[in-house]
Amino acid sequence: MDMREKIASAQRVVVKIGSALLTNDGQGLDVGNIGLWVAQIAQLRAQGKEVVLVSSGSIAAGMKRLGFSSRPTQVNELQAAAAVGQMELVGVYESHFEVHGLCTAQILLTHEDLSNRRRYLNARSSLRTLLNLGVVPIVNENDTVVTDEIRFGDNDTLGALVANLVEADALIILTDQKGLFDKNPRDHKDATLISHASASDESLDAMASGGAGVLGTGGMLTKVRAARLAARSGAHTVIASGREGSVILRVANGEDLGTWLQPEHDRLSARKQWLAGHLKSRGTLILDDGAVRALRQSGTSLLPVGVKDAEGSFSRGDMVMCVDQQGHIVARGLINYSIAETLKLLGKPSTERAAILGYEGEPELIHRDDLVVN
Ligand SMILES: Nc1ncnc2c1ncn2[C@@H]1O[C@H](COP(=O)(O)OP(=O)(O)O)[C@@H](O)[C@H]1O
Ligand SMILES: N[C@@H](CCC(=O)OP(=O)(O)O)C(=O)O
Repeated sequence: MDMREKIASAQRVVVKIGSALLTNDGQGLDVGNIGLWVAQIAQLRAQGKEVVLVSSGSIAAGMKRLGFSSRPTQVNELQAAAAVGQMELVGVYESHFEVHGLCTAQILLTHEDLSNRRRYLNARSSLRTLLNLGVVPIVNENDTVVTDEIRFGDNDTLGALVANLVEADALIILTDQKGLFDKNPRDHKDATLISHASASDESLDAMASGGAGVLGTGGMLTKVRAARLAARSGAHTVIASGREGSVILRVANGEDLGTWLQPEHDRLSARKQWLAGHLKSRGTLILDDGAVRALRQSGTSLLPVGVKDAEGSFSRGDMVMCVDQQGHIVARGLINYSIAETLKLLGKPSTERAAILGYEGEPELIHRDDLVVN
């Protein structure tokens, strides 16, 4: 399969839109362009693709509304601008998506939400649920509460981490240049566009430098590094100009636009590597024959009803082994419940989990996206 075709076959896409596109040099949000991007995302939804939007612009919008003529340097003023601007940003997106009959959801994340395993799983579960409900999640850094120590620092990085979180097939980074050039095109008229490269190609870093935007924090270097981060979970990245006509649709449908940075492994093998190589098993589930068949033949999630026993000492999010009744390894995966909760759920239908646990957790013990079947 041609690599661009791999992007066209992407079922789950993260689109990141930077400040350089969303604002008219600090004159507030460019609402017209937002409507164009929203219409394209709505068409991707209509094609059956799931889309998570990572959007900058809150600080820029807040600066305009608060009358700041330049980007504040005081953290508290930056946070105030972000808080005020985020209201306008999500309001503009919500009203434009509503025209297409789509709901949006605001997701504000800090670095801790993704570095703490339990919070990571909660964020992932929320995003999965929203996507399953046909909602378009709109993600930004929670600038109002972060400090320099715990910032993502830029939304390119956040976009890549969200691509890891939702196991996206592709990350599309829209900026104010046609893509990555071999040197900054603002400073070099002879700069040449890089059509495609491996995300792991370290020579790209020397080509990229910081952003020109007064308001943005990313620059091209963070976009190259974000592609490398996204590739960790097998996502392809395309850096393209948000001003190119129908750019989101054209890139998502495999057209040769912008700079395409390819992962070394596709999503499934990246997950196998990560699950198999990076996590120590904390317990064992003994599956009945029906569950073994379901995992092996249908690639389903593992439900409590198919598990006969559980051993070990594990918490939500830990890696556990799944074995058949003869002790042969069938699969390994990240479990949604602790050993204590799992023992309560064993053999029970998922519909009884709220009554058993006292809260409505995930219906599956291990989601299929977190399973690697041997
Ligand atoms: N090699 C390069 N190729 C393209 N753009 C580059 C390169 N090096 C630096 N840049 C600069 O990076 C800018 C895009 O980064 P940034 O301003 O942070 O955009 P965004 O707000 O979309 O994140 C471009 O406008 C350009 O000036
Ligand atoms: N959370 C900030 C993100 C700033 C940022 O990363 O900007 P950019 O590098 O232009 O994507 C905002 O909304 O302004």
